[in-house]
Amino acid sequence: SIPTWDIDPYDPAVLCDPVPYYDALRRKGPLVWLDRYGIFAAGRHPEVQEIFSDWQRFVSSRGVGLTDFKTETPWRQPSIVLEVDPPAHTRTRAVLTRALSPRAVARLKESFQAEADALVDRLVAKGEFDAVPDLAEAFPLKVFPDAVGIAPEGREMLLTYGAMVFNALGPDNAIRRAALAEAPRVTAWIAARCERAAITGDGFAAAIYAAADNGELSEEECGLLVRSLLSAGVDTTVNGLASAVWCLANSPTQFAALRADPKLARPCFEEVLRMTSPVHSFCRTANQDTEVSGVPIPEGSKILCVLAAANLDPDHWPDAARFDIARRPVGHVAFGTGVHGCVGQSVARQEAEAVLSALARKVGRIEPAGPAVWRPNNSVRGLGSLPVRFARV
Ligand code: HEM
Ligand SMILES: CC(C)Cc1ccc(C(=O)O)cc1
Repeated sequence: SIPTWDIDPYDPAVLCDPVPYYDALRRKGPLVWLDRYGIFAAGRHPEVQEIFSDWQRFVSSRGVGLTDFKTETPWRQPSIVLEVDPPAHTRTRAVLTRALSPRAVARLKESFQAEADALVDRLVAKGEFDAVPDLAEAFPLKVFPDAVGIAPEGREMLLTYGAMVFNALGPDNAIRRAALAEAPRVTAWIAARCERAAITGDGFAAAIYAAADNGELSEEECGLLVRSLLSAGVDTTVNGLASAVWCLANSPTQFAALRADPKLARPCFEEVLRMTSPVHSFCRTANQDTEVSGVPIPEGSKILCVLAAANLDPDHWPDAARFDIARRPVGHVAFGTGVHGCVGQSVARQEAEAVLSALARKVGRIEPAGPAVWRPNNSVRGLGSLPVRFARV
């Protein structure tokens, strides 16, 4: 029989301290029936890998949250890349892959590094501060709108919209309702930013709109792809950077290893992603009766894929609970995997490399200066506050 569990993974207490839930979920079986929501949950690496790799049996077009688009109305116009399956997905994904290519992102390396160095210099001078607003939010909000090509005014709205998008993937709970209460105001602001007339410079948005000029996509489709960048491209990196400082503040020996070799900035970020999974979980929907690891899955079932649990699976990673920047965590699923694997991962890595290498070169020690406070969100794992002290080299 299928293991059944009455846990509420969306309970704020579980969202803020999820590791015991992850460990219990993996122990209970490859797939566990969560009867509170009437969904399956997968917490082990092999099943998460299998489900994300098989887009034919496990579709995104019925929504990647708990809402089944086949029977319920989405809160916003579905994404034309995240919430579609091949072949529709193939067309829109090709435009984003081109716009966000490693080569397009490499052009931003110098400007990202200059911004990170200047920001870290200011924070070292300050000495003590909250790394969430002053570093993790400040850096992406400074560099990402410019990289996309949208005006800098009102950029904190991007944080509100990102939290809304990620909370909307959860169940109809208090967090989701509070987030969606602001939907009319925020979605109007975002839509205005995505208009071609509002695009500045020759960044990612201009590269997307070029697809309207060559007839690949309609102008409206291009606007929706810019919306995708604003939806996924801020809250994720903000939480990734905050978690990086949290990991390094809690592991002085790992920070010392990074200082000894600042080129470890990139592998360090991969290990931060494996340990903390900024996007902790979201869904697929079975579009036929099927089975995974011997567990029958009826057509229409929602499967919550808990990336964060898979990334801590001790059967896949030796000493999985240890933060080890020399680990080289190839195969982590923090960026997903398969046809929908994160198309913005080069941007995320470039931002993180800039910040972590600046810390490695300019900060002697990172010390906690108060309690870390986690901010509950239905799909992302993020800190609300992280008081730290940066000691000079
Ligand atoms: C640490 C930072 C990030 C993390 C952890 C992350 C995580 C993810 C994950 C897990 C997926 C897969 C979703 C699925 O399979 O349903 C994804 C897809 C996506 N990400 Fe990221 N992401 C990050 C940064 C970014 C950035 C900076 C951008 C934009 C520049 C971005 C844009 C996207 C888009 C558009 C998709 C949908 C791709 C598709 O469906 O084909 N992400 N991301
Ligand atoms: C982890 C994913 C759910 C992040 C994400 C959110 C939104 C979009 C979009 O296309 O709006 C794409 C990716």
